[in-house]
Amino acid sequence: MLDIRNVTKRFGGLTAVDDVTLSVEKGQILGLIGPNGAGKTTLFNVIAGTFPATEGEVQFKGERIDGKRADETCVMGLARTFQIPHVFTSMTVGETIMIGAFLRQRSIPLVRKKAEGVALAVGLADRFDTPTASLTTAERKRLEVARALATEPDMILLDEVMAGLNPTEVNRMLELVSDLRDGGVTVLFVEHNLSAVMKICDRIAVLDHGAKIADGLPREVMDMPAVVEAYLGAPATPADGGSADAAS
Ligand SMILES: Nc1ncnc2c1ncn2[C@@H]1O[C@H](COP(=O)(O)OP(=O)(O)OP(=O)(O)O)[C@@H](O)[C@H]1O
Repeated sequence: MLDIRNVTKRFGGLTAVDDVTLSVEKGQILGLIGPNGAGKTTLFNVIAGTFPATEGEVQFKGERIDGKRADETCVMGLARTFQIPHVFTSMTVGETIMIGAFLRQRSIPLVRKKAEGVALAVGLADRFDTPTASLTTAERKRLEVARALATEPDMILLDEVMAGLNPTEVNRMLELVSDLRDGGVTVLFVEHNLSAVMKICDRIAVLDHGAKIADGLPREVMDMPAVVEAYLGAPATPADGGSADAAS
């Protein structure tokens, strides 16, 4: 579904993404994780068309999308959410979802019907006529997913949809993401919340200093020494003045 081939992104002298190759298969949930500054958001933005890669290419459904605008890739079936929800506070939940639905449909009654269905799917049906300004953080995150879903994507890119949610809200969001996959939507999800990632991802890819250091099944990846080291730092050695023996 999505093929990232040897993508490098430099900002001046800084290599934010370093020769990353990664594929997401149809129907999978792939979690993209890594410590702060690892390059996750930069790679996400290259895929989503926010800015071009310096080198390499990105293909979606067999067609090159690097260099295409976000609205063009959205028409092709690749939707995204934003880390900080982009909501127009003067609009209602229903109107915001309808913006997404207008991508495929011009008839207002049909667009409204579509938006109502999506609101129901994300648990916002009872907030349909509520101004977005009065939503909670968790509701705004679900609204972000709803607006993307209303574009009828084959694949959705989720940017830290768990950030700022409490454990109950995280569980609701996890159910929603699983439902997306069960509904046939492929998911790439950039996330800081590792336990959430472990629960629902079919595969995990790990970035560190811009490079991909691991890619595989969640349990396998989290046990890899390179991944443990990227998150926790290298184990202390006697030469550091510490001890390599955890028991001492
Ligand atoms: N527009 C930019 N201009 C210059 N440097 C940038 C820009 N965007 C990101 N960077 C740098 O690229 C590196 C990777 O940043 P990025 O935000 O992609 O990492 P991240 O893994 O998403 O981090 P976090 O988890 O903290 O959000 C960092 O060193 C960052 O400072």
